[in-house]
Amino acid sequence: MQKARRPLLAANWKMYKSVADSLNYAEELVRRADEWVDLPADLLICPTALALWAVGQKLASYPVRVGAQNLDLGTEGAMTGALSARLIRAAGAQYVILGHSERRQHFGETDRLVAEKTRQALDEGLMPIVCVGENDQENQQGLTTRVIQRQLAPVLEKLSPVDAASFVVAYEPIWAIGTGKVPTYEDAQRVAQDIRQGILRQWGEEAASAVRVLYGGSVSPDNIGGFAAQPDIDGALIGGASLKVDNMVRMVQQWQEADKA
Ligand SMILES: O=C[C@H](O)COP(=O)(O)O
Repeated sequence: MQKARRPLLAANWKMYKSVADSLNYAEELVRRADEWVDLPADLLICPTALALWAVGQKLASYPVRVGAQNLDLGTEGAMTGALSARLIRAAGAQYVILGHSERRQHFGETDRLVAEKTRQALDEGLMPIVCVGENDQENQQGLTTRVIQRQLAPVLEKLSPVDAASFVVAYEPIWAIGTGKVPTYEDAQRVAQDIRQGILRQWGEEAASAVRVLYGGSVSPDNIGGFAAQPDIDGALIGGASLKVDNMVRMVQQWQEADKA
């Protein structure tokens, strides 16, 4: 059954690829355009901030968006090293990943800060992809829903139903990131459904059904079809496997195959 929401397949390159390597990737993707260009999915590349503009330029005439992996609060000013939503937007990004567990863990980002950033992204015309998910211990203790509700509550407080179509949530169980482990497709679906139900309780059905919910964590060409077949999973946030063009092309194709089945 094809879903009403347009799938979003997002590559998060994290701290990988020089500007030159990023451009080589973009060129190869363009060379292979006939393999993916007509597939009905939004393709998103989130390179390092250094490569964002150049990759966006290279892909400008193709249906691929570019996004940032983070933003800093503020618009402009004396903030050494910071990158605001406004600057990121002006560099050609349409999306920004926020609250990734690596930002929460290594940079001390709190639920409140992620909520502030999400609001700012939307105000500056960027679509936020807000990452949520439990760690291994929380998973073992059956706390997944509670953790995600805690992470999302301040975000939803700052947003309103009019933001729904521009708001993306990525469910990324921390124990699945970069480990090769994945939840069962049914478990991932259950969590995605829970996320949508939580939004529905606050914003009502129409808005909740417009929000895209992605799955992330060890997604690969071999398992992506199983996630695509789930009714509440609208795409994937892909780390390691997205670093190779061939994988990316295969994943877009697999998604489409499973989605229309
Ligand atoms: O943002 C992407 C996620 O952290 C998943 O990374 P991974 O696909 O390497 O497990």
